[in-house]
Amino acid sequence: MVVLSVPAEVTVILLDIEGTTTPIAFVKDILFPYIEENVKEYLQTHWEEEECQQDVSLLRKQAEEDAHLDGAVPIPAASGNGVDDLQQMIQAVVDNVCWQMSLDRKTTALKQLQGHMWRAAFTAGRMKAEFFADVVPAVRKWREAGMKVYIYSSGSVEAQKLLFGHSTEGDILELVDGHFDTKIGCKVESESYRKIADSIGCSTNNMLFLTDVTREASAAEEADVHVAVVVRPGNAGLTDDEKTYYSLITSFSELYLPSST
Ligand SMILES: CSCCC(=O)C(=O)COP(=O)(O)O
Ligand SMILES: [Mg+2]
Repeated sequence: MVVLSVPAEVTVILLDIEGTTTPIAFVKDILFPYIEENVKEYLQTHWEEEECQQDVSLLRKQAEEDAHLDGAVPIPAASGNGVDDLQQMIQAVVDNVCWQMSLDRKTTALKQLQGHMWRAAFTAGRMKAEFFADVVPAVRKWREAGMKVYIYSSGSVEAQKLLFGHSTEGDILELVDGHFDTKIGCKVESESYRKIADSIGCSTNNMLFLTDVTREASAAEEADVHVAVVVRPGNAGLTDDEKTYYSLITSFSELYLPSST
């Protein structure tokens, strides 16, 4: 088995979710279709609720910023003029969400609504999150060795907690010391990793970030974070240069902590 030694200065392991702890297929074949199939009904049912109105406001703000993009779908401001107006507004939000999802965009606005929509499915037990088999045993071992384990995903913190709280491995939320999402910044910007280190109270070189996306690995590395690229079934392929440049692991069990037995 390949073994990757974790540098002695690392005290925090920061984990991506999709393609790292969890199969991309679970996200693309289960989580995302749930949104596309249910968003219209969800908006119709929850429209009057404060949380739903906040989600729509954030999506509208995002739509304004996106106006210059090819194929962008605007969301009109509410005029409060009757049922037809409301139905048109809901349809615009649905179209905007589906457009953003067709591009796999990671906007905070989209991720916030998705998290709220998944809540009902997870808490009712209709959905359980999948984790690769090596994830839970490895995380337990790291924590026993004194490591802190944090999550940094484009999925909202609320969605992350749903996944860890309702998984095929049971409720594994207690295995995580904290969560970060795009509210701290984009995963492809190095400043986000500096902010995460600040928030945890460590230096960036005390962190090891595991991700499947080399643009994220590159941004983290620019901030002096240690990185390893995770190669999982179904992940996007890497170029020969990327394979040579990055430390690669195919399972969390390949990480060797000098402090552990
Ligand atoms: C709580 S993660 C749900 C999946 C998701 O929406 C997503 O964008 C995953 O992105 P990641 O940064 O974990 O690759
Ligand atoms: Mg990922």
